[in-house]
Amino acid sequence: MVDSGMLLATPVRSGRRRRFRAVGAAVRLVWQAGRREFLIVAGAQVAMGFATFVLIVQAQQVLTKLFGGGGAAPGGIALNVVVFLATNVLIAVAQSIIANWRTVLQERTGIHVCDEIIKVTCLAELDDFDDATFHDRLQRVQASALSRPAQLVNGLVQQAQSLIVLIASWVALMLIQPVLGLCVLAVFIPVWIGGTRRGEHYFEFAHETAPVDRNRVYLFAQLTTRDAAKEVRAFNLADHLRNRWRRIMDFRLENMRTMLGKQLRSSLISSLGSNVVVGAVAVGLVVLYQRGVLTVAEMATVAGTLVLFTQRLTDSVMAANDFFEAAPLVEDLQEFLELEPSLRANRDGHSPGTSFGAIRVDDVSFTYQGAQRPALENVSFTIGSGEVVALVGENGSGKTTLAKLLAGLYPPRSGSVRIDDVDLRDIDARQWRENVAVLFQDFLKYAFSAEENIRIGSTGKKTDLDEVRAAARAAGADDFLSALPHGYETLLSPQFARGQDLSLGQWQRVALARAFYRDAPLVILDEPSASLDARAERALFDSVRELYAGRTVVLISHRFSTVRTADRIVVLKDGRIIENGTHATLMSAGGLYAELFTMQASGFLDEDGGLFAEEGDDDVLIRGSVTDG
Ligand SMILES: Nc1ncnc2c1ncn2[C@@H]1O[C@H](COP(=O)(O)OP(=O)(O)OP(=O)(O)O)[C@@H](O)[C@H]1O
Repeated sequence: MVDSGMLLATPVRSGRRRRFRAVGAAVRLVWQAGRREFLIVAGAQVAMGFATFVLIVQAQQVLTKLFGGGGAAPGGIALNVVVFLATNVLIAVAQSIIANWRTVLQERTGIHVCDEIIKVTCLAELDDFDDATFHDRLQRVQASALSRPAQLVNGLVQQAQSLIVLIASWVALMLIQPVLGLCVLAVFIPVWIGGTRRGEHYFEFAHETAPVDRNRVYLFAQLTTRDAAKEVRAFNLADHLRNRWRRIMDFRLENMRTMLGKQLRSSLISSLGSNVVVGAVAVGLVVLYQRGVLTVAEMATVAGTLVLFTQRLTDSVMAANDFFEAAPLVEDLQEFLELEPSLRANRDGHSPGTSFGAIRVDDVSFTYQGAQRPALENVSFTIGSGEVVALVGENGSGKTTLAKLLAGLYPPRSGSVRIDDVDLRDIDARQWRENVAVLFQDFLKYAFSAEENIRIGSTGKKTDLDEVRAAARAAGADDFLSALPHGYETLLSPQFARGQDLSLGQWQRVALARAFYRDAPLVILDEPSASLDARAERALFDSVRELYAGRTVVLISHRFSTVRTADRIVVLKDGRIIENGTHATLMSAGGLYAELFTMQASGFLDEDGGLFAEEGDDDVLIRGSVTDG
């Protein structure tokens, strides 16, 4: 059975008007993507339609001159033949132009679609990524963006081409024999209706299976990408995940079978209907000929045109199918782009200075979207410029959330974060972030060179390698980066040729170097030493003050030995501040901080309250109370 969550399908919105809107939106999309290419292709198509009309008229004239009685002199048909051949050449040229420029138009549409997605995604804040609507729309549009633009352009171009030729041949037919022209229209009805029904069935299928498809793509990635490979193997998850993937595929296959059955029925009805009409028109042709209404030449022309007409009709139907398969892209994209105005609204605001006197967190509460309980509740405290403030507390107490609010990544739901009395909501979020250097617990490991991995901390800064190395040195990364096969130019990813991976602790030092490299007055370090060895951790905290002299540092750490030197320690519990003071005052207060500190320190103490020491160790056995400030 497929998980019920996976089967939550977006309701299928059907209706003819909706499909017409999709055509209009698709034309607009392709037009925006490449006006020049669009005009060239459209021009070539119109030329082709006109040429088809000329071709039919010329054919009819030649046939009339040859078989219309009296016989034609060879010179009489020479001009027709020349025009006929020239028109054929024109058609061939137009077809080549369409084929060439269609490829460019497909490429341009793909770029345009991706660019629009990136544009909107870049405007989105972290809060938006937690929003199910945003996430859902983003996932859908991402899935379509890869393959659908080419199909969409193909469907539209092919459709336009077929329709133009259809109209041209129909006008020619009407000129030759209006009654037959009208009868031929009758072929159009069953073929078109049956054919477009096929496309609609696919459209519905694609919508119904879209959410399941996202899960399919997700599971496939877990089974095939390097990031997941380690855990999937360590937990022997491959079979479990593969079975889940198979169940989704079976579900999809089942739906596809149903859809194909519906398509088959539509096709049968359509071809049966069209054959009946074509047969009736053929009988009509013979009757008109016998009654002397049509000449042999006219009959031959009409028969030829009819063949061309039905061929193009079939092409048109196939193109409609292609289009309807790709049409969800247009809807997905439209829905996603509709989010842009609300995202853009988050961005306006004052420009902050390049320094500040104090940050005031005033009665701030924050609940994540969809969460049952607040991550922060009525939090108030002040950080003075140049202070080193540590945030401590147990897992889930709200430390990282508070750091994200300080960095302007989330706005508080109530209360305010004030920078020198200006509410952070009124400050341009992008510009405020220029003032902040953050090292997250789950920092990114860019598959770039070592140098770029550090430079990315401040892309606007134009400095020589020395400054990059200085940041690396401060983070204790210079030695191992210099020793890499290509030094700082070494690509830090084994997934690329000549790339190399680092250990987690080494990566953490690179990420630290990135934060050092950024000249920001506020530095937020969320568990910066989680993967550092004891010596590196010690060196980091011994040098924090020196490195960040004059800057404000917010430090989150579970290692109490590292936070005790902070100017102030803020203790969080269940989203609330329960203690706030220096190490000494908190220890003597005997609250949660003192309890956690003592608990951690006791791991290093022997029964007598002294630090464990190996026998023969030269170090002095340190004795004394761990609660000393
Ligand atoms: N994106 C999110 N959506 C919903 N809830 C979240 C999200 N991120 C965190 N939370 C919840 O908010 C609460 C606070 O999380 P936060 O990450 O701030 O804790 P923390 O103190 O940094 O924990 P840790 O020490 O484990 O890093 C937790 O209950 C967590 O489950």
